[in-house]
Amino acid sequence: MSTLRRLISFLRPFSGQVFLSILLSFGTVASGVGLLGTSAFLIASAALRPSIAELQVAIVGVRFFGIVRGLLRYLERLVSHDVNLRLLAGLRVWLYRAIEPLAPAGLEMEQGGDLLHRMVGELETLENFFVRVVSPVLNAGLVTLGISWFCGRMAPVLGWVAAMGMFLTGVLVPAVQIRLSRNAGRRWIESRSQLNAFTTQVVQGMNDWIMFGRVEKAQAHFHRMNRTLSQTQVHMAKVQALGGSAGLWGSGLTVWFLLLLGGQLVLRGEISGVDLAVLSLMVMASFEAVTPLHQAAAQFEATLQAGRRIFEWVDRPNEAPDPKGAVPSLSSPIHVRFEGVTLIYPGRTEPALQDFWMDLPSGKRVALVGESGAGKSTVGQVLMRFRLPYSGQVRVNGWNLRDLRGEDLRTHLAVVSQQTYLFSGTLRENLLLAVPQASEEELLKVLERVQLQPLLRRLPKGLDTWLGAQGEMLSGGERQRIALARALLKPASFWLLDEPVSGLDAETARTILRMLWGLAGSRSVLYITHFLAELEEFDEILVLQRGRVIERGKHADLLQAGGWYAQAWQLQRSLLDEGELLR
Ligand SMILES: Nc1ncnc2c1ncn2[C@@H]1O[C@H](COP(=O)(O)OP(=O)(O)OP(=O)(O)O)[C@@H](O)[C@H]1O
Repeated sequence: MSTLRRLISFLRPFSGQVFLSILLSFGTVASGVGLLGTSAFLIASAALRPSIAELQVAIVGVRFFGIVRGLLRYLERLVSHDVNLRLLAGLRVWLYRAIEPLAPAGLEMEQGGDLLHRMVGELETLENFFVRVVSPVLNAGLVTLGISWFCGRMAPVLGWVAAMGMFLTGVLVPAVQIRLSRNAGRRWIESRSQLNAFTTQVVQGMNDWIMFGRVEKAQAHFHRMNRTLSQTQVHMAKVQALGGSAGLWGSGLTVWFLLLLGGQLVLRGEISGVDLAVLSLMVMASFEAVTPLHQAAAQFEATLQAGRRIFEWVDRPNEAPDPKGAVPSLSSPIHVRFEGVTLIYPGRTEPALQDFWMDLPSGKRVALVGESGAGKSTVGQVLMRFRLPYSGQVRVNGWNLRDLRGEDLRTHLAVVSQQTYLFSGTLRENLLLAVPQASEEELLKVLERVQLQPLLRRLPKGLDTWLGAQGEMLSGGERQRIALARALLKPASFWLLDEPVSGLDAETARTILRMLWGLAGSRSVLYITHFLAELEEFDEILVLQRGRVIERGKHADLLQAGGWYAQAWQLQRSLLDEGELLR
């Protein structure tokens, strides 16, 4: 129920329009009822051959209800769809705002396709929440009360028949329907989500699927998933069709009972035959408000499922929540100090970092090296404030990291990571991501600094050339250089470089690193790497092993100490061209 309550709370900002829309829905059905009622009166009375004057009011009534009904229906659609679109827009903004602070730590367990699907698919399911669920239910309630009261005024027993008929058709039939489609609704949402996630994965990793000859397996899996989805849809459609026909039976039986009991009242002279004709047709018309409830029932379960999945996702604890209230403002350049930091990832028992100390005043260059899984990138995660220390603290310009807002801190950082993400856009758009207001001149200058002029000359439309999905029309080295260009464009005093040359051949890697150190100027640098080259000029090198610093010092000191660094350096040296590449 709390899911339903939360969903309904999204309608609160539009309560005026919601009220108006329900009033218009009620008015539309009421005029339909009026139209059939006056028509019935006209036909039944005409059979008794009255004077034309006696029928005048009914004739005007028929015209009036006929015109008003169309008008009200139009207005009702206008208002209810307006509410729906506003609701959808509000939900989208709300969802984005809710998940953005969770990124990246809170979202890494999500499959990419699932994440995208929830953003799009579940919200689309919720889109119909007002028009198909809330509005019909409230309208049916109002119409049932109205028509039962009207019939009850003529003869209480007829009021009860109308009320019972509409209640059973409007509540019992949908309740059975919800029961029958409960599992199917859940299965439908789940299998749709799995299918979407799988499709995204296959499309993204198409090259690998083809390379490993797995395309047929993927197709077979895709067909299986599709079949499950279709089966659930067929089941839901059957239940819905059953609901539709039960609704028709409900309306037919109610009118039949009404005629049966009303006929006796006519025979006893308690009501006239004309009254009975009018009431029967009015009740029949009132079912217009009740029969759509079987669709509402079908939608209801899917809506609840979609709502549940979205809420369960956004309700995850935020691992690095921003502080509430006033936050200290950071001035550039920044001075970062890790003081005895320990970090344990959720679900892990072993700490990824243990009692980690590092001082990075403005202009200092520190390299973090160590074998895979040693905890190097974790230091970067903490520095970007994506995760907070379990114990110990990080100070930035003397402020505790916990008291700073992540976004404020990150404006001082330029980050180049091993996975450079290029958007499916032009070279210009990809560069402007760093500084949207950068001028053409600045863009050309930065491309020159990262030695990308040959690429620029080659591109048919220069800066406005489309780079393909995720920059697939570029080589790895070119992509890394674009990432460096972005970092250079950003007026940040601190560079966080996490394996910026991974995946490149040693020669290109060295060229890029030399270029980087030449361009770094007075910036502070935290360089995370496996590649033990071009580290001679670093102020400090920290060697991490299982989250602990086991060696620290300058390149020459560490070589002399003959520990892990010296051995790893020697090994890499012998592996790479007998010392040619690692001087
Ligand atoms: N999101 C996560 N959840 C749980 N454990 C994690 C997570 N990220 C990293 N770890 C674990 O924390 C430890 C340190 O990982 P980290 O990525 O910092 O190592 P690394 O030195 O950067 O490794 P590499 O050089 O391979 O990138 C590893 O044991 C890793 O399995």
